[in-house]
Amino acid sequence: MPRQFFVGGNFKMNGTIKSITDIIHNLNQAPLDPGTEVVIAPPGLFLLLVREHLKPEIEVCAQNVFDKPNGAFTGEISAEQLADAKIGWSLTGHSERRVVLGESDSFIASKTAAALSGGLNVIFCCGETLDQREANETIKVVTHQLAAVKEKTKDWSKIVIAYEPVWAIGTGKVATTEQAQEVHAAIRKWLAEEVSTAAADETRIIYGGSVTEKNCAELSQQADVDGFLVGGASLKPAFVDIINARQSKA
Ligand SMILES: O=C(CO)COP(=O)(O)O
Repeated sequence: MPRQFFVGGNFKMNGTIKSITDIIHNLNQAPLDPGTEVVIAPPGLFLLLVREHLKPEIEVCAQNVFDKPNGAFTGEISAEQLADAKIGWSLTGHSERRVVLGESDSFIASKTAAALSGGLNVIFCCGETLDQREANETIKVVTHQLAAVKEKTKDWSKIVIAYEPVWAIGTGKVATTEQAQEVHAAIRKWLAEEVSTAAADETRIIYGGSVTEKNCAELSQQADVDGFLVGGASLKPAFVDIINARQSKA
């Protein structure tokens, strides 16, 4: 079975009630490829607003989740609370949380496991810094990040893996199609060797880092690129063109 194309929009800490309402309106009106799964991750404050007004075919995703179900954890939100609010997804492992918030591989793995056992699907992000790429450590870094998740998670059927090279995020420097394909293929090989051949066949591996309506068609042609995780461009009307990129996938 071919893997369903997947496009996520990560708004990060951007947007107001007005601008997010405009995005919802645009997505509700636009003709979207029905063969593509679409997931939107607004700031936590707006999750319920988006879930209430966005058409139900588009899923809603938290940008963060804690690794405990409830309790005295000021400022945190659990998978159980998200699931109760009909938020079906969470991001984990985004490089901005790894770098700015200091989240470790093992904490991210705990959060991923807690999200899955709380009933969520997860977009797990991995990727190398520029220094690591220049030191030829890309595959080592990415598989190390994946291995931390494997220690705490057996079932990968509700995980989408987002390869997001840190040097390509918000910089306008998109990975070349060859660079993206090479790492995606390495991740698929890792899944085959470390998880199962079914996981390797079925897991969506999406690319994130300066994806726009201009570069998405070419990236989407790569055999192991199953979609995108889009930051800045997901806030713009042209996000619709990225959602529809699969229509040009041969
Ligand atoms: O971090 C990203 C998505 O999670 C990518 O961000 P940009 O598309 O703004 O580079």
